[in-house]
Amino acid sequence: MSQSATTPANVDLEYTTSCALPTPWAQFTLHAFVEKSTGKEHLAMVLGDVGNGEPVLGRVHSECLTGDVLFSQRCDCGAQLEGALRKIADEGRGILLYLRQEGRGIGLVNKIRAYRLQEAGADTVQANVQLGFQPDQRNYSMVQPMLAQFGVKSLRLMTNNPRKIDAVGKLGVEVVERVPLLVNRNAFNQHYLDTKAAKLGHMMTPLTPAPVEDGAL
Ligand SMILES: Nc1nc2c(ncn2[C@@H]2O[C@H](COP(=O)(O)OP(=O)(O)OP(=O)(O)O)[C@@H](O)[C@H]2O)c(=O)[nH]1
Ligand SMILES: [Zn+2]
Repeated sequence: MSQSATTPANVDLEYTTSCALPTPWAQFTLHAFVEKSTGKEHLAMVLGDVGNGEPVLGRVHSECLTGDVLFSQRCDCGAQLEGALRKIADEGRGILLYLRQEGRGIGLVNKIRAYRLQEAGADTVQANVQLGFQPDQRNYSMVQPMLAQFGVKSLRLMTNNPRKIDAVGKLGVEVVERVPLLVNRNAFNQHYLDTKAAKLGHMMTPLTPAPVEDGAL
């Protein structure tokens, strides 16, 4: 496995370099890729021997500057990012792809415009449409070549998004298991999460219902 050559499966994506990335949960290796046609810099955080042929615990995370960096409670992204890194650290092996698809592909400023429309009553899907975008403009074409760089062919994918599972599968990456990532439902994001479930198909129900405690009803 070469980590210095241009990734052959996608001529638009170039592998560049890597460094150690200590986090509160584990020391990952951070790898940088550049999408040549757009200049977007996509990242992979890798822990352990992910190229040994066994399915890999993985997260394909879409950039959310407001949630991942600025602690926004309007969405669940920051908590999902942390939750995924914790799970990978617990297993000692896994990969997180950090894709620069801010605002489901519409960009940061347009996402802020969409939030403003949501404050005026639109839901997350209606706001995108009012701005002239699709509800979800992401493409995942970089996922397979990024995984191929590390010899990853199959994933245990941490997601609640069935369209993401479908998109990754269509790229030729086998998703052998979906690992739910249900975190940080709160008063600010519950309408957003309910809209994702109702209109975008997100699976927001835990696979195993929590036991009802005696007297809870
Ligand atoms: N346009 C728009 N983008 C949003 C909004 N809220 C979050 N995002 C973006 O949505 C992306 C995350 O998408 P989600 O639907 O939360 O999650 P997902 O990645 O599809 O699915 P999971 O794997 O289950 O997390 C990030 O790029 C966020 O910036 C919003 O109201 N409008
Ligand atoms: Zn978010």
